[in-house]
Amino acid sequence: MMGNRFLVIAITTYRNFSTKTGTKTKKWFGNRYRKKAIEKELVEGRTSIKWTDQQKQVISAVSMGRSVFITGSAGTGKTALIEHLIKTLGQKRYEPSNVFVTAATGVAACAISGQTLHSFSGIKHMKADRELLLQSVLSNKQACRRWKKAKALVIDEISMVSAKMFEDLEYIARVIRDVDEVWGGIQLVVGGDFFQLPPIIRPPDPLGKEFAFEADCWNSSFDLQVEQTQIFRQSDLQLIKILQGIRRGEIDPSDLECLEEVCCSKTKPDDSVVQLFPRIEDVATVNEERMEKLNNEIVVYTAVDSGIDKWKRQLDKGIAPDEIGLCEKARVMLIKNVKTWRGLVNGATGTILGFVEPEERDVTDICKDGLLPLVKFDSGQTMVVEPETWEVREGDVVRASRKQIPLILAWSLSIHKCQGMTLDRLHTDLSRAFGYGMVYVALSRVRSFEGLHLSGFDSSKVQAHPKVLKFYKNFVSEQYKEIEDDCSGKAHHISRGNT
Ligand SMILES: Nc1ncnc2c1ncn2[C@@H]1O[C@H](COP(=O)(O)OP(=O)(O)OP(=O)(O)O)[C@@H](O)[C@H]1O
Repeated sequence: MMGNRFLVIAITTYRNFSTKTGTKTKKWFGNRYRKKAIEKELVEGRTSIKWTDQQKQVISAVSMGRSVFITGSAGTGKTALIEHLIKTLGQKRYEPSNVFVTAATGVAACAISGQTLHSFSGIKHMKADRELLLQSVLSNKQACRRWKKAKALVIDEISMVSAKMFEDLEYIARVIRDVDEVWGGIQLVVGGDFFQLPPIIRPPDPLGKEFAFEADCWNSSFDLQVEQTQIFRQSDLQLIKILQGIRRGEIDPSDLECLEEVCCSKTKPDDSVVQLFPRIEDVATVNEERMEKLNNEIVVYTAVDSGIDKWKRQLDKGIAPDEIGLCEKARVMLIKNVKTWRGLVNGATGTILGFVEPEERDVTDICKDGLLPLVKFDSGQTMVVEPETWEVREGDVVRASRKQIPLILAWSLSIHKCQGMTLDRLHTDLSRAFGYGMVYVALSRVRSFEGLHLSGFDSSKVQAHPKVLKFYKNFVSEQYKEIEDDCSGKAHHISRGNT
């Protein structure tokens, strides 16, 4: 009680002596900083996940050097599992410098402290034919060194990698490493859900191939292809059923009715709810309008980047902005796991109460006012948000890093940017939705019906790509076959080369 009153007084004090007067708030949050060491200990104890049998199956296969493809619906813990596998590979099986962590996009790569698949591979123009690509990689010493050094290659968000790229990289790996095995003998750990956002292919592939699973070498690349089936993000069975239908491009009339009744008919949500848009222009407009409407003093945070220029460029593709202006009452979202055990994770939203001058550290490198935002998160927690670091790694070597406040404006986000996130509440206007998987990615971010506000919903935009449907139809039957095989005492995996 006393503590809360103190906080209110402190915030009021801050408001009275805001940056407008140049007077800085004094050290009233210092004791929180001293607790850091104790808190760190707690994180390590409390963030460990109790893996399911399906997840354990993958962990054990990867520990034995098997190449795996991990798929499953949104929220089945694919990325959480991949993060654990990266540590396992680097600590138990190889040296960290032999494990290369990549993802199809900059945002996804930054989320797992990796690099884009393009930057790892040294490939610049995917349109070029295979021999030209090989020549360009051979002329890039650093890229050749990476290919030769790699013992394990992790690729997250594989749905956005094209068949051509997957095939070309497999070929390049074999030739550069001079090992006549699939991927030149590199152990692969690949994750993603092909029902989510697809690759962008321009111009169209002459053979009509799009998805990585259409690559000739797809099946021979993996010892084990596993579909994770336990969904952690949502617990409401009806919502899970609806999302499963949308994932497969079908929506049962009764589910559509339920969705319209529960999510479309709600009164317009207040400004605290994140708005997801298919198009980036709509995102920027909403965030700018809301900031202007507040008309509060803006505190600017400018990222401090270090490393080599060409690596630093990847930081711009990540989620942490190079510059961001924040103000009191702005809606913000955490873009990094900060205090997982307190629910302050990537995607947590809140409102800025004010700004404080930290007692024990100088933050004038990223903010000339030397202030940190005090955020009240929607979960009820209030916290001074401290700067965080994002790294671009090549194996275990940090090539570039960005120090920035781990917040972005969160009145609005693009659906592309939120792939991989979990959100408590969202409003999505899907009237301008396009392409396969977009409706599913938007709706599957949320944990519950209560948190979902929907407008512009058009059931004809609920579409799954026919090739993806076919892939999973066969995939599921393959898994069933595996289970049957298991009952007869055979190994539970798809052997390399099995098609
Ligand atoms: N075994 C587990 N027990 C409890 N929670 C888990 C488990 N595995 C993963 N989770 C949690 O499930 C949530 C969703 O995980 P994650 O974001 O990795 O899913 P995902 O399959 O990668 O989703 P998306 O496809 O949307 O990116 C996270 O909060 C994660 O910590």
